[in-house]
Order: sequence, then structure tokens, then C-alpha cells
Amino acid sequence: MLRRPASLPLCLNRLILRQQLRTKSGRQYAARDDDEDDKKIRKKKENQEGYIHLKKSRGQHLLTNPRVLDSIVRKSNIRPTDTVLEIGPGTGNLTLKLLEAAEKVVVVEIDKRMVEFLSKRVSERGLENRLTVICKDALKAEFPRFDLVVANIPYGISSPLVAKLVFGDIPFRSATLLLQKEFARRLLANPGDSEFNRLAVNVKLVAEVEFVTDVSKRDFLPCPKVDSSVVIIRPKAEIPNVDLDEWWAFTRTCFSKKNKTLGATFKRKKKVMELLRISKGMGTKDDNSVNGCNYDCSDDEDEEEGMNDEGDCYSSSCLEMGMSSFKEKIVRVLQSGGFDDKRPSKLSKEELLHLLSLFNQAGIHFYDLAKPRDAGNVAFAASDSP
Ligand SMILES: C[S@@+](CC[C@H](N)C(=O)[O-])C[C@H]1O[C@@H](n2cnc3c(N)ncnc32)[C@H](O)[C@@H]1O
Repeated sequence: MLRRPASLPLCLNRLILRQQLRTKSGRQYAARDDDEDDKKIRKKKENQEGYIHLKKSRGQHLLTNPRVLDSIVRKSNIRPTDTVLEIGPGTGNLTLKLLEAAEKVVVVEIDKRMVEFLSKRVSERGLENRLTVICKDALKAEFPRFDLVVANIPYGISSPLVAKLVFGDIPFRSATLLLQKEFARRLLANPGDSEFNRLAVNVKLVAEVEFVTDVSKRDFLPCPKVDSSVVIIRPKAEIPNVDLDEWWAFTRTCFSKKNKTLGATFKRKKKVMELLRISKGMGTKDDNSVNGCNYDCSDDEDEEEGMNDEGDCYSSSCLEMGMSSFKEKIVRVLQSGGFDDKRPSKLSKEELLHLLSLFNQAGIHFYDLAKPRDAGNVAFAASDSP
């Protein structure tokens, strides 16, 4: 039987009753900032054993439907000898199921309170020897070796986390991830689809993505505003022979205006200037690195930078002098491959690889300070916050 906490108003009591989760030894009460107006009551309850106040800012929506949890584990094809990496285990609903199927589970959780709660649940079952806990931000943590990833991740870090996994140095068989539905659709999108963007093309270069199932918001506690989907990402055995760091910088430029033609994007004065500076080994005007080109993909229209066709934004006259011939070179590359009037959102990765090789043959290269392996610096064009 669930017990109603005595001192609360009835409506709040109902809410908390719905949100009670059982542990073996006690109870966990889970409520949200927005649900509980009486902060004093919350403070008092936080001192009780087993109470965790779930934080929206950390994406703390716990997956509570056992059927969904079981199906995620089943679909992940875990072998008894596997080490599974779980990002954001929360109170451990999925972790306990993973421990039944795998030899070892490594969890990376940012919230100390969750780690304490989870560790207790696991110890109560005598499984602590098979669990490794890393209490850190998953984007900053160094992951140990693992065979698989299975996780209901915080949606706010989906994009850099997927990048960290698929462009990281640790080989793994697959990542079964519960993601925000829209984000999953982007990962699954093909050239020409409205959701197709830089994230999709970058991931497709190195991995296959399979749709598994949609998950209703009602399967979470508390109920989020968005629906979710499970996908499986499988790194490819062989990937194209391309410098991934350069590919990263190249797609950042191509998709900086995903619905503009490549001609319009590459011929913008700022882009020409950046590429020219790189070709001269001078870095960008905004950073001090020699070979760095830190494109800002959010919005970098020339006009907003205070630039005009006379180029009064740059005083470097040697660059100005070389600019028009360099621009012609860029135009020739685009035209030689028929890319001038193409939009990046309609191009396959093969076509983009071809364009990059044409640029390289013409001696034009792309560099980016935000390397894919450094997930903290990664800024995919996609926004994935719920
Ligand atoms: C959506 S909840 C999932 C909880 C649990 N896996 C479940 O399904 O019930 C996300 C979890 O990720 C944790 N988290 C949020 N940001 C994180 C980060 N940057 N690194 C590691 N964990 C994070 C949250 O504290 C929370 O426990």
C-alpha cells in the first residue's frame, strides 16, 4: 500500500502518491519544482531517507514502465560477457535490468543523490561488484572500455553525447538510446527530408541508425512534455577514408545555412576570408590559433558582422588582395562538381565527400577548433532540448 504523507494538501498528496517508487528497503518520493509550491515541505522531505526531488534542469524523467524497460534490454542484444555503458542511470530502473543481462555495467551520472540512491538499490541485491559508478558529467567524463551503450539519456545533451560516442576512440557494437522523438527523427532522416541536417549527415558517415519504437510520455515519471523514441546506432565496420576533423569543419560550413545553396554559402565574404586565412596558415580573426577555424554555425551572415562588399571589417590588406582570386577558386570548385546551386540538405554523404575532395584537390582545406572528439565543444546545428 502507498502511504499518503500526512501534512500535504489532498491534490499534492495524490500527485506524490502517483510518483512514489518502491525500493527494497524503503520508498522514494519524487516530485518536481513546478509540482510543489511549498518549498518548506520539500526541504523537510529531502531530509527523509529515499526522497529525491527530481530536477527538470537535469532532464530527470524516470522511465517507469517495466514493459518498455524490458523491451529496451531485449532489443539491445546484450551478451552475458558484455560491459554495458549507461549514461544517466537516475534511480536505476534500467540499471537493474542491465545487471541481469550483462557481466558489468558502467554508469555515468552527474547527480550525487541519484548515485547514492542507485548504489543502495544495487547493493541491496548484492550486485555492487558488477557495477562501476562514475559520478561526473558524461560530456566531460573519460569512458572506460565498453561493448554496448544502453541508456535513457538526458535529452539536453543528446547531440554532443551522440557525437562523443560515434566519433570517439572506443569501439563498441551498438548504442540503444531513448531519445526525444524529434531528435531521433533527425538521426533517421535522409537527404531531402525536412529533418535532414548536419547531425544526420555526420552520424551517417560513421554509423547506421535503426528505429526501434516510439515511447509514450506517460511511461515516464514525471510525464515530460515531449514524446520519445528508441533507436539503435551501430558504428560501421568501415568508414570513408577522410580526415574526420576536416569533415567536421567542412559540414559545419556547408550546413551553416542549410537551406541556402552551397554557392551562396561559400561565396559569402566571411567564408572566403576564413578559408583564405586558413590557406595562409593564419587562423581566424576571432581566435589566436594558427590553423584553427572556429565557424559559428548559429548565424554568421556578413551583414550582422558589420561587413559590406568593400570589406571594411578586415584591415588586413594582404588578405584583401588575395581574396578575389581565392573566391574565383572556390567558385571553380563548386561549378566543376555541379554544386553551385545545390542545397546541403539535399546532398548525400557521398556527394558531400566528393565536394570535399574537390576542395582538397584545389588546395582548400577546412579546420575546426571544435573537434568531434571533444564533445564539450561540439555544436551540432540541431537543437534537441525537450
Ligand atoms: C532521463 S533521466 C533517466 C534516468 C534513468 N535512466 C531512467 O530511465 O529512469 C536522465 C538522467 O541523466 C542524469 N544526467 C543529466 N545530465 C547529465 C550529464 N551531463 N551527465 C551524466 N548524467 C546526467 C540525470 O541526473 C538523470 O538521472
